[in-house]
Amino acid sequence: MTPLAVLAIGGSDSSGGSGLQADVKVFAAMRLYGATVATSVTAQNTRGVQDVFELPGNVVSAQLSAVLEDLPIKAVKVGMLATAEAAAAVTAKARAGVLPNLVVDPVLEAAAGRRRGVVSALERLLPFAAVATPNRDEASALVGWQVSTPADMAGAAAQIASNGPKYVVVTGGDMVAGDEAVDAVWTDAGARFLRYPRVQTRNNRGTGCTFSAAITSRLAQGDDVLEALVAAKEYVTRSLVGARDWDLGNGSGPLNHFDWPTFAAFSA
Ligand SMILES: Nc1ncnc2c1ncn2[C@@H]1O[C@H](COP(=O)(O)OP(=O)(O)OP(=O)(O)O)[C@@H](O)[C@H]1O
Ligand SMILES: Cc1ncc(COP(=O)(O)O)c(N)n1
Repeated sequence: MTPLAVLAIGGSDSSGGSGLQADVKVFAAMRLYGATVATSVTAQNTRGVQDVFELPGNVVSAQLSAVLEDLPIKAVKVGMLATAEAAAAVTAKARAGVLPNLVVDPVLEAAAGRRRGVVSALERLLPFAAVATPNRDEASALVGWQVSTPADMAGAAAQIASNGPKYVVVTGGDMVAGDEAVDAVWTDAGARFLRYPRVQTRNNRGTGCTFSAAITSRLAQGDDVLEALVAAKEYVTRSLVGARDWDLGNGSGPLNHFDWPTFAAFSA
């Protein structure tokens, strides 16, 4: 049977744990056909991002046109945009109505000096998103104040939603306190929290990419947004559990994207 097709727009991660490489692994794990549009090429490994090589806006536009004119894309995920020009190229397609089920995962980790420009460009893209998934740091950059507690996360999600996306998830993967990994969700019916067990592991590279790519996959498969969020939370947790004993690299190692049916998110 012909698989459903989905698209990831973002940066290449040379170590394969996050970015476009993680996205394509998630799509494959979900039995989807994944296309990619690269906005940048990063030199990185499990210890961190060493360099980001940005692709010109016209190169991003050309890839977008090539994919969208030909493949029947059902859902689109946006990760690292790297430059305001790349963001503008994506926004132009969103405005033209050719990016269905758009999930925006703002990645600012490696935006460095260009952060302000990228944030402004992201603000222009967000109104077209069905779901946005900033972490606490990215949410802080978008709302202009420090997002710390779960209550802050819910407040920030509401504020970001007022700029367009119907659903906003502020993820709390980096909150070390407690035995839960808590995310705040703003829905059109108000705030709620996704609470799953925190997995004790150093292998947490690409959690944000994996979570947002899983949401995108489930939207392509016809889930409504809340169903997709819960399924993605379950998937990222299982992928973390599945890689707990892996020994790849000296820093934050990658997740196990493929054995999720074997691992439970909640241990008995
Ligand atoms: N150790 C962990 N145990 C369980 N869940 C986790 C863990 N770390 C992250 N998560 C979950 O992974 C998902 C991604 O969140 P996280 O805050 O890690 O994203 P991020 O990588 O910082 O995001 P971004 O791609 O936006 O920069 C969330 O559902 C979060 O709760
Ligand atoms: C090219 C690229 N895209 C995204 C991320 C963030 O990854 P995550 O926040 O999921 O750990 C990254 N490190 N590199």
